[in-house]
Amino acid sequence: MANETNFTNPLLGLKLPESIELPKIFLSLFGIWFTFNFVEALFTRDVFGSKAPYVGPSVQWLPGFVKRLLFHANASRIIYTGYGKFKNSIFRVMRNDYDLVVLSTKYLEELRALPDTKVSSIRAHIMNLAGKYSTTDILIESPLHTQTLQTRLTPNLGLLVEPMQKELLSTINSSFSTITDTWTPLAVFPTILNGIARVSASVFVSPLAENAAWLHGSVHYTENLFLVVYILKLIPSFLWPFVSPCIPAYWRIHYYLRSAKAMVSPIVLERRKAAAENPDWKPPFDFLQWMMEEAKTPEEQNPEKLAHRLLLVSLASIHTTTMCTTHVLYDLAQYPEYIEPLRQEVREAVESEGGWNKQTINRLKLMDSFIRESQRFNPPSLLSFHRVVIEPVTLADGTFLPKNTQICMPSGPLGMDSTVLIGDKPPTEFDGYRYFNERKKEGGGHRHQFTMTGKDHLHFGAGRYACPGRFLAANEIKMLLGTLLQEGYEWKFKEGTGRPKNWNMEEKIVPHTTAELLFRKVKQ
Ligand code: HEM
Repeated sequence: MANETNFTNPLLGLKLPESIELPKIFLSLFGIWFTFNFVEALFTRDVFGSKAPYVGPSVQWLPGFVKRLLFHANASRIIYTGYGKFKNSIFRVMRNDYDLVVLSTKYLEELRALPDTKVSSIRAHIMNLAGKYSTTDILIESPLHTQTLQTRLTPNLGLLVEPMQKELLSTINSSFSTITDTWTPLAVFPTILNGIARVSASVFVSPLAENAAWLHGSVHYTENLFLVVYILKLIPSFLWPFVSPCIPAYWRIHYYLRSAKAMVSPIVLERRKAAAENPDWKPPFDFLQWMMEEAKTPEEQNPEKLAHRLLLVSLASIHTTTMCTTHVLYDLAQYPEYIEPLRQEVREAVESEGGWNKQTINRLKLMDSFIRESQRFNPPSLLSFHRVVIEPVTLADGTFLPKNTQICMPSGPLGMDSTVLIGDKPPTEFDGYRYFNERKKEGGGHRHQFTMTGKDHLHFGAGRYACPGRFLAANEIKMLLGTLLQEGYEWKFKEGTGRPKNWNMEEKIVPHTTAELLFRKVKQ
């Protein structure tokens, strides 16, 4: 029987039972530390995988889960440090859910050429979005929506400009209805989010463009989904089946999915009926119709699955485009000297084209340059081109990538590297004319456009699976900003404040979502 006499801890003045001796405490702590590392090694991904040098907190004995949590808070510093040391080779960081192997862009061409059976973009999306726990596992079934974006939506963007601009003007008129000629506060992110959600719905599923339930669901499905993914990434994946049903947002995702199916399925069935019964029926000009026409297998043609894909396209598009536009508005408030030249550019383009069309947008070269510069300073993520290695790969220089490794490229640091960045000004200097000036040079025509991907510009990924919606995003951002300028809006920070701070979540960068700026409308 344990000795029941007590002694007093001289440091804390606490009475501890004599039976708890220091060696036992150390043994217990070691036990906890060992168990965490062991469980983590069993259940977290690629702990044993790649031989790439690890970059992160250098304290060797720290348990992996602590290193992962520290990445959560210090991702930017860790990624920039890794880039500084290994920008021409390869390094590994320990994110909460998976280890990521960050590769130099010198491997880009080689990796782009590999077939999907070797490295997969879809697998990376599913891995990063917690797959079936966030309803994103449908991505594995087929690339229907991606192909439809590439082959039907993008070629038709020119014809969409006019209706999109009308929709934008009407949403701006209602969202900015409180703005007069005196400075009035307005929260930027939610206002832009509402506008982009409406214009996106008019392109994706025209009958629901002004349906409040659809608009609410298309925005809140995404927000709840990312909340679930965020929470799950904090815990080992073997706990996901048990923990996910305890998260209220998990049930909200399912609710929005069910309600999207209930709204979209009747539209699909009605359209099929109309097409079958009326030879003169004119198919609506929207993304849903194009997906219906491109769907080949019964699974792809299933109305509920089409609804699910519409939500996933909304997920890929609405917040990404809103974040980029919000950054642009914040940057214009920080560098107001660009407002008048941009307004001038918009006026000239609209005037010479007699309104908004594809050519009007093509003329907005300074705006294109400003948006790209804003994205360089505020990228959606510091890492891009995520791929999962399906079969072991040995690259030409002998670098070995084991099966199941998640690879990616340092898109953020590349934009701040003076040996990569073009232009006359140093990387740390914001220059809205940077790409505008480069495009004027010999051979610079299209190379430095916002939507052009390349070794120096990976914010839309690269290769076959580069963002298929980037051309739509660019048009939406330019039309929204252009319409604001055309209508005579001005904006600035509130007295005594500066650019609202970005939020860093692991490698992701999000603009401040609640900050208010002051707006006014000047007479034109
Ligand atoms: C500024 C806004 C946007 C940004 C920054 C952005 C960024 C990205 C990035 C980095 C990828 C991964 C590419 C890769 O791994 O190579 C991606 C994929 C994707 N994006 Fe975008 N995106 C934006 C807007 C949009 C829009 C408007 C749509 C839809 C109309 C869209 C649809 C998609 C889809 C479907 C994929 C997955 C492609 C696949 O792997 O099958 N995105 N996006």
